[in-house]
Amino acid sequence: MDDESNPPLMDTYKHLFGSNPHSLLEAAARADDDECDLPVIDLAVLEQGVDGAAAELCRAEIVRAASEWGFFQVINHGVPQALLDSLHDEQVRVFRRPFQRKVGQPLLDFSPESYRWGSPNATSVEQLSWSEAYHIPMTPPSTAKHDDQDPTVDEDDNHTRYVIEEVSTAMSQLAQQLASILIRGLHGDDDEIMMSCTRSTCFLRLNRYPPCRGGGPFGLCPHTDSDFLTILRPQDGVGGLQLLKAARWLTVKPSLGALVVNIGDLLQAWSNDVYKSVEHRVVAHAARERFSVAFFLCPSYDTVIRPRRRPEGNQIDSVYRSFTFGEYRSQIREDVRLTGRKIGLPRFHRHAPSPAATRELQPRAYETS
Ligand SMILES: O=C(O)CCC(=O)C(=O)O
Ligand SMILES: [Fe+2]
Repeated sequence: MDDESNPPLMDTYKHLFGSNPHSLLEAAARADDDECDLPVIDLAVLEQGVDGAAAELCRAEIVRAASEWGFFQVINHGVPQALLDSLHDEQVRVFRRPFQRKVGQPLLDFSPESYRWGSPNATSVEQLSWSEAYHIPMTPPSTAKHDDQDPTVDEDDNHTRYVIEEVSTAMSQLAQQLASILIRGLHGDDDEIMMSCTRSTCFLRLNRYPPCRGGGPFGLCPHTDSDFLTILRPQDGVGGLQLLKAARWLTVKPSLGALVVNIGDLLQAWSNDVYKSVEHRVVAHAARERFSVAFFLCPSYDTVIRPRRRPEGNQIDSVYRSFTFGEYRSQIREDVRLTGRKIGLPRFHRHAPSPAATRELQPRAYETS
């Protein structure tokens, strides 16, 4: 990657690096010793559409992994490997463009804000994400430009758009299928929630983590995802994704061809903490750049997240109060504005004091998604 392409991360955030810029990475590198093997779930039996004991077992495994880990890997997931490889090629190509072009000229017909780099609100190196990303809304296919006759649309762009659409569609189907299994797994009704997640409410994020010579910041700060669930394609072979389990950061061992699934805040709220939205982060690599793709299953802003009632015992009270997704997002924005951090679900505990009285609530993670 030549320098013209890289965002000016060091020049912009030099002031955040104190006298010991390497301390963070050293701490993160220690977590490298604790690699974890995430559960790997083979979805072939579901893909075949055969319902029986094997499919039942597979669904139970998904429910168990979401409860015990909040993170798991899936193989035979139905997203074609060739398509994922094509997206990787497209991703490399668009991130190779000069930085000035990435800032000044939107990718395809997405809004200029879809390109992001660094962490504009960071006041310390711990809040800095050493990365750049495209946040890509899933547009209805009818509004996308495919016009072969339009001279402003070049062939490369059409191919990029085609690949993004195909991957989004395939990942969206997978995300819906998994969310539906998880909701039904707790005897919930998946109709309302599934109907609220449409093409225009979900999005895809293309991440690039430049190497950070000498180490220092995170590629992506610790955070939880604010959606129902996320499908992640981490770059095989580079690694760097870590998750928090029992107060320890564990490095996810990259597994060839697998997709990583993680539970977001909304499923944790709906399930009253049965499913875990786990904090995760990416450690910047000292020598190698890394790419990843994340698909976020999000509902429309007016969707009400109504935590399911717990059937066990006499306890019918839910952990969280009902809230709309719009309310959730605006509370996060407000907390980030006031404290620099996302507080997230603790704000929505049924008995949580009002936001004005909870300034002391421990920030849980940075807002990234
Ligand atoms: O790049 C990764 O492996 C993680 C990305 C992630 O957590 C996110 O985009 O929310
Ligand atoms: Fe994430």
